[in-house]
Amino acid sequence: MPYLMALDQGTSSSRAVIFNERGEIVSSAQREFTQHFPQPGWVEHNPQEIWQSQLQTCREAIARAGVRTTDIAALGITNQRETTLLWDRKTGEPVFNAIVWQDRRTEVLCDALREAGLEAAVSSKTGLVIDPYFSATKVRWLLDQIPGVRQRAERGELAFGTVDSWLVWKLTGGRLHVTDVTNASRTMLFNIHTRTWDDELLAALGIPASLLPDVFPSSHIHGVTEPEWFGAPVRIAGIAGDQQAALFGQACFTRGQAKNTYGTGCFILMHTGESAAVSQNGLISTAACSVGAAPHYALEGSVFIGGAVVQWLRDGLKAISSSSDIESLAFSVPDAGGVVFVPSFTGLGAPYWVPTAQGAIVGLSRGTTVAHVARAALESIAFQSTSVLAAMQRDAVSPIGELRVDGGAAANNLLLQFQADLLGIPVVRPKVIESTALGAAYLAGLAVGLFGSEAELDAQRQVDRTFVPSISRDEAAQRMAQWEVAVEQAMLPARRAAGPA
Ligand SMILES: Nc1ncnc2c1ncn2[C@@H]1O[C@H](COP(=O)(O)OP(=O)(O)O)[C@@H](O)[C@H]1O
Ligand SMILES: O=P(O)(O)OC[C@H](O)CO
Repeated sequence: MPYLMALDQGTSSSRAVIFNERGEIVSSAQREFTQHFPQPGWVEHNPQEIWQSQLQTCREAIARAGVRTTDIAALGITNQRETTLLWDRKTGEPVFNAIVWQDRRTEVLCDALREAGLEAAVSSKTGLVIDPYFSATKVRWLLDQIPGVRQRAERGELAFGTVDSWLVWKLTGGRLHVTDVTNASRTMLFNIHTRTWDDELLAALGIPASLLPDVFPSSHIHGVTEPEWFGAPVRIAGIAGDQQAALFGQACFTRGQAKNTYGTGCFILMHTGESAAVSQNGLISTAACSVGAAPHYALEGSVFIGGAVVQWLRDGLKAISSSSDIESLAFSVPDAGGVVFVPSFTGLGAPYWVPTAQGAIVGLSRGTTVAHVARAALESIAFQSTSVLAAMQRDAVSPIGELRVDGGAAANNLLLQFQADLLGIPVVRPKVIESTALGAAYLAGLAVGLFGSEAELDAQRQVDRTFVPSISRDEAAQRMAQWEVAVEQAMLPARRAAGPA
């Protein structure tokens, strides 16, 4: 029986999952790795630790599955996006740690790009906003700050890559320097319409084109792994950024289909079909995975604090001992007792974009208990996601019929019921909650002919539970209005600091 292996290289851990041809999980393995915070706002990973942790989890998953490497038809890679690496083409040695997507060290560079009037070009070509989140200014920082790097880059000695490129480079013993359209679309150097690196942006950022990997579709046979890693060569046949892979794994293949991944943050993506939508409401446009020749696109909104608010209750307030305990605590009260929690610990992301917003808990009374705060914390995840989806609806690309969900916090029934109540549409949790890994496996399986079409994958999809709205639209609107009032309060300190408008 043929199997597929997904390499899911995330921000806090590397995972490997073996799937059978029905898309069922046969085995998995996971390893956390070190987060480096050398200065406030800086986040780095050691590239060798990324590689080693990923390699070990693959070997563990293969051993646990009890399959032969030769039975693995192909592997697919999915990864934390935007995280930036530069390495030497001859020695394979990274010139510096990987600069992680969360890293804010390039804010000043971003200000300079805005002042240089690049916003319109960035938006129209890349679908993005100028922000340290994306790779381009991280590359520029490495060229400027690490001695000798610019000269080596100009001599063509160095390679740039997001984590997918780095893993392929390592897996193939330095034979391949490639990426896929979804990862390229997060660099702020890639034109998502022509699907080519953009000379104007490269020149504006002073980044030599010789650094860049070749860009391929997400479902594509790139080559094979070195036999030494898994005992026999395995075809590398899929690459996608993790949020686009989750969209694909949730079988969101057409316009209007949307998913939300409830992890540390929440990433909401809606398929927009074969043309990129321009958001008027604080969302970004990005390449989605496509299998045929036509490009596919998605609108995306990121919520910075999702499941992390549950971690805060656990580690900061010590109100619960494990994340899953929040459900029974929140269920112990009939509602949040008027408490609204805005967990903007690191500012507010889409669709508000207020980097200096602070967290706020409003509506406290003498009768408030920790259970009310826990319930309000869970509700905050759904409120934030609803704001993003409402912005997507305002962009009017297509009505959203249902929301497909995955990620660690999607285990929480109370959260998902409240999400359905607020949105007024069904919220659907699949049986295989590992949508990201499944998406990478699907991409690889399609490339090697294990699957014939997206329709075949859609037919494999199995639902664990559908949450249907149980409150009136008026009540939902009232709850959202309370939320927006609380958001205003969370933004007050930022507004005061900014002074009179
Ligand atoms: N039952 C639960 N209810 C609510 N949140 C949960 C639950 N289980 C896990 N979480 C939260 O989900 C997050 C982990 O999800 P995961 O998808 O593994 O995240 P990531 O990929 O970002 O590391 C954590 O923030 C954790 O607090
Ligand atoms: O590694 P994750 O799951 O936190 O995902 C990170 C995103 O890809 C960042 O854009």
